[in-house]
Amino acid sequence: MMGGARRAESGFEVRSVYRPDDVDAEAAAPPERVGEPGKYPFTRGVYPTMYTQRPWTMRQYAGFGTATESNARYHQLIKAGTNGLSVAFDLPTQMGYDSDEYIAHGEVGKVGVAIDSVEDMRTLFNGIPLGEVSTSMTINAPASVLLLLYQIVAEEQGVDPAKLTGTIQNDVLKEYIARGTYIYPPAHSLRLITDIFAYCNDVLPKWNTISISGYHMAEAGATPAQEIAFTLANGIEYVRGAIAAGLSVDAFAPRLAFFFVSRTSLLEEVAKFRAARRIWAKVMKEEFGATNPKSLMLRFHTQTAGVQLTAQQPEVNMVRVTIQALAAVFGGTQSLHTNSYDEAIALPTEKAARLALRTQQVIAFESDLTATVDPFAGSYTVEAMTDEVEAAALALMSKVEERGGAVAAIEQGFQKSEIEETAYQNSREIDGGERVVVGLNRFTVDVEEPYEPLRVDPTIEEAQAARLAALRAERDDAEVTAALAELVETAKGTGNVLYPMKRALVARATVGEVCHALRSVWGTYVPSEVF
Ligand SMILES: C[C@H](C(=O)O)C(=O)SCCNC(=O)CCNC(=O)[C@H](O)C(C)(C)COP(=O)(O)OP(=O)(O)OC[C@H]1O[C@@H](n2cnc3c(N)ncnc32)[C@H](O)[C@@H]1OP(=O)(O)O
Repeated sequence: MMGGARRAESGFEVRSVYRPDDVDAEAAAPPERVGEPGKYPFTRGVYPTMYTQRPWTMRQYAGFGTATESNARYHQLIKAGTNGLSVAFDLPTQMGYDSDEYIAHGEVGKVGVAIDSVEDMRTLFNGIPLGEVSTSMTINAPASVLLLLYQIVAEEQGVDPAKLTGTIQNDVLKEYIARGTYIYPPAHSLRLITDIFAYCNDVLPKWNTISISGYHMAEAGATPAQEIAFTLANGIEYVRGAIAAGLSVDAFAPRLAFFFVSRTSLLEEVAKFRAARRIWAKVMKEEFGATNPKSLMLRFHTQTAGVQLTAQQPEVNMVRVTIQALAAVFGGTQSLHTNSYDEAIALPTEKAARLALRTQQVIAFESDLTATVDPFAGSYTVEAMTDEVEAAALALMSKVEERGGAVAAIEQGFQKSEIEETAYQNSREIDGGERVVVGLNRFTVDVEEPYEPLRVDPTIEEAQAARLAALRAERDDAEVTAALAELVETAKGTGNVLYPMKRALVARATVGEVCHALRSVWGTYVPSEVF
């Protein structure tokens, strides 16, 4: 925005010059608010040495079509120098349906890979040593199912589950707010999430059990302050749920992870990341009494803001992505996905995906940003902005608390309507030209260059259905039925559902069958519309 006093995205006024007295008096006392990298309150980063020892994980989100096609893309990404995998699943998988169900029609393999059973999972990771790579899976309501399939395939490869590293998104609360792939009602979703925490603590201790996500709220229009406030409030709800179920905070909190967006408003984004770390450390220490330093560390993945990319003059997106990636790195991210410049149009082409990764590599290996930790520390501007974003986020978190916590606020439609209000304001500012989007409402060209997008093969659905028919013909149905019945009985009681679920998946029950078994006990969530 141009002219007059500038407002930050989070709403506070940005001063044209920051001076020492703009920084909160306390900020001048470093141990309490800024401190040392790797030390409470972790404002300067979670590790003492940060990127000087090891750059962030370059983790490009990818997956489309069949497991075979996605496997080929993962091999290309590894060859291009990516050092973490990130799986995108198609919508039927994310909603817990098989590819041959009526409701899946038209969506199989579209926004990610179609996974129906352990056989697809085996193909997905063919030739990838799961003991050596860390894998993130963007899966929420059926997170337990895909996690167990991953474990089963890793065990087939001879990998000890205790050594497996990776993350499941598993953040259903934000699905009710912004993303939409929920299945069960909140209470049952929280029980399943707690079961996952407990199972991972026992069996997969190096696995990050949840990726509490603000990214999708930001894509839906949330400001930076709203993004971190509602995400941290969801985090608090998960911690309360697990403690209420009898888990000790230091048993599961070290494996909670976060996921945020990074926009082109670089200074405010850096402030946002620093503020989020500080708030979380305090909450974990003061409200939940966590004592393990790892329980206090907010570790996060970042994806550059897809919502800021334009279909017009798509190459300009490379510049946006570079600025967004810089903000994430200045902000101390642990893992990063840089969007491809063509993502506003279609699934990324191979060339665009490679360029996106190259952007990270230039920052990591050609710039001097990995030479020192948190270079913005002590900047009057960034320290003052960190305080401002923190104050704005804490005010919103109090409003969530006043409504009874994240779940109660979701049921009242609070977070969703706050975000929609901001989204509406943003669109008005873009339409009115007050908010400049290069190539869209200013600096446009008369004729856009033609662009050939990547298309997903439409015959995938038939191929998946044929594979499912073959699987159902071959497997021992009695074994599957018995295992699913055991899962249903456990879901009715209080036992951990992941153990019978694993037995069903090993017997080749499908993703849809397992999710239907749980639906039969827990039902499905129907949102109450709030206007
Ligand atoms: C939009 C789209 C959609 O809607 O569909 C999506 O959602 S896409 C969403 C895609 N989501 C994702 O890709 C989420 C990715 N998330 C993650 O990778 C994780 O949750 C993460 C954020 C915690 C990052 O994990 P990571 O393994 O990559 O990185 P870490 O920071 O944990 O580092 C790996 C190991 O190296 C160690 N390590 C790293 N750096 C240092 C350092 N400087 N000094 C000492 N140790 C270090 C860590 O302690 C850790 O070991 P140790 O573990 O032993 O301590």
